[in-house]
Amino acid sequence: MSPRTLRLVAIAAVVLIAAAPFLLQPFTITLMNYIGVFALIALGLVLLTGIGGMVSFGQTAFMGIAAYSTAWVSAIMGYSPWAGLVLAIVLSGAVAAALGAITLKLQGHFLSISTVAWGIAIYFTFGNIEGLGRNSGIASIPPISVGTVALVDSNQIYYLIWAMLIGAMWLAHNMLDSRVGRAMRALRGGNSMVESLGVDAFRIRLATFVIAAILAGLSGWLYTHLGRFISPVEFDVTRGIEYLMMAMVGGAGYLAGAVVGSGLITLLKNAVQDYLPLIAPGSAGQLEIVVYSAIFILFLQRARNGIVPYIAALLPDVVHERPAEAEPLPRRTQPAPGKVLLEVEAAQKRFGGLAAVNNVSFEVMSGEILGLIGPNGAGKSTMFNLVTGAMPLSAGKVTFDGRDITRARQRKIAEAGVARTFQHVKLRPNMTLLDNVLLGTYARTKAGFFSGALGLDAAEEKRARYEAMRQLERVGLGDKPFELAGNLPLGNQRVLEIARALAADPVLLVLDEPAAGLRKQEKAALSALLKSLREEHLTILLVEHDMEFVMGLVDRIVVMEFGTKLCEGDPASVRADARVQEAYLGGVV
Ligand SMILES: Nc1ncnc2c1ncn2[C@@H]1O[C@H](COP(=O)(O)OP(=O)(O)OP(=O)(O)O)[C@@H](O)[C@H]1O
Repeated sequence: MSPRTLRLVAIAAVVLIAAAPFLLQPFTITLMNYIGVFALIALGLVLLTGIGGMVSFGQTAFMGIAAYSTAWVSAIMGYSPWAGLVLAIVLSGAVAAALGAITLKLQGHFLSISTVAWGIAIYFTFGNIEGLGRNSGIASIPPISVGTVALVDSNQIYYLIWAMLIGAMWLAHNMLDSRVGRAMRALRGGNSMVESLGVDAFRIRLATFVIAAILAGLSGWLYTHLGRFISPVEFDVTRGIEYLMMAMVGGAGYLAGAVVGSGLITLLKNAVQDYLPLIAPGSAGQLEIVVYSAIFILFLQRARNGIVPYIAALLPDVVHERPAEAEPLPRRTQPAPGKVLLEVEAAQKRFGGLAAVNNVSFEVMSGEILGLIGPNGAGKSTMFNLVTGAMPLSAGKVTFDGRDITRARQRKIAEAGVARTFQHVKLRPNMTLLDNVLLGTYARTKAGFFSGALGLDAAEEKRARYEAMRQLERVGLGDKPFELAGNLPLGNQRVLEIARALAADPVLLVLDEPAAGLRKQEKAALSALLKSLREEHLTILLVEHDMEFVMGLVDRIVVMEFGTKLCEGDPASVRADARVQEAYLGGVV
């Protein structure tokens, strides 16, 4: 399917949605109104859980804050619901920012448990405030008016709900395809890779959290003026789980999953409430939850990633356009060859009683390729982690390009021009080759959430895409830029990491076992590539076990053993060193 066909399908869907009130029964339109409202909160959950990897059961808290804000403003204070919208959005966003700042430091299930806690807390708060009607809630809430028209009729508010939903989906779609959206999509696999590219992972997480809360707030605002009555029970944790289920059933990794999931669960709930009392009169209420659970388990069995990917697999693939030629992104000036670029002084790293790196000093000169070798467990990868800021030093000092970076954060070191690959490849297997390499341009580009969502980043994005494509071609992976990275053989995944590092336009390239898993010809190509980078005055520090590869490539070698430096020198002198041959490499050099 070409992008043009896809656009036509989207336009046809919008036209159908617009025509629905003329074609469908009023009752169906009322159902569609609720589907649209719930799809907004589920959309936030797609971003938060499916894409950002943060499971929240408590989104109803933000929906409730927004609902009570607008009900208070319009029904109690007598102002317009539009004033209620402003308060709803500001409050849900602000509470999310405060809660997120405290709880997002928690990882994994601790975060999810805390969302249950704040969901419960907010439910009880509303139920106990006299001015907000306690458990009886607030009634007689006025409808939203557009100009002089009050949106009382379900056909009228329908257009507002679906316009807001389609608008939110369009913004989210643009944002996910932008610089910060890619970083957001990359968060799922942990922090260390994204931070090594200059991304402030906590900031992106917090922003995702606030965006999801604002979407829940928008949903709460519409919900309040649609039903015109609210009470705490509508925002309790059970409902929160229901919204999460919508996102999961639809497909938590896909924007369309929010609408599909909301549609399916809302229709299902409706059908169950209609038919269950006929089958089991008297105990329908208790049986309802059993029916939902059974259906949910069936879904997890049959379509674990939700319905959208299931359907997408049956449709023809989307044909992407290769990035077009564009003005190159600005480049750093490389330091003059031969000066000290990286200086490690008496570096030490202790893990409890083990000194993984013990009092190691060495220098890397600009424009050279320095190989760090040594037997397994010698401390090479730990040394890389110290140099790139992935781990703090226990003692010692690291200077890069004249700057003391001993205590600098990983992303600051990345911004200064250090790019790395990992011993255990850290790619995002569900992202394309091009998107993985585009992540590398993060620190060289500027577009934020708003410019990405509104599509104002087009010029910069075009340049970044061209740069990523150029790096893919340079490493020999330019033929399938839209292939998923997870489909590549391991050796090629390592090469893809190098392309990502090169997209950052580094001054120092730190490569952890780049030749592992490559075939002979691929190793030769990699060696030629690294030599050509040296010609361009790029400095390279690499760890590698393949001695033939190292000896034919590097200018100098530092040998480590048991966490200490054994010796250093050019390949010939290291090869000739009896200590290296006998004690550590068993005579293979
Ligand atoms: N996070 C950690 N916690 C505790 N011990 C660690 C940690 N990381 C590394 N070590 C230990 O530090 C020592 C050095 O490990 P490191 O991975 O740096 O060695 P290496 O030279 O890269 O080895 P290899 O060539 O096998 O990758 C090993 O004994 C390892 O078990």
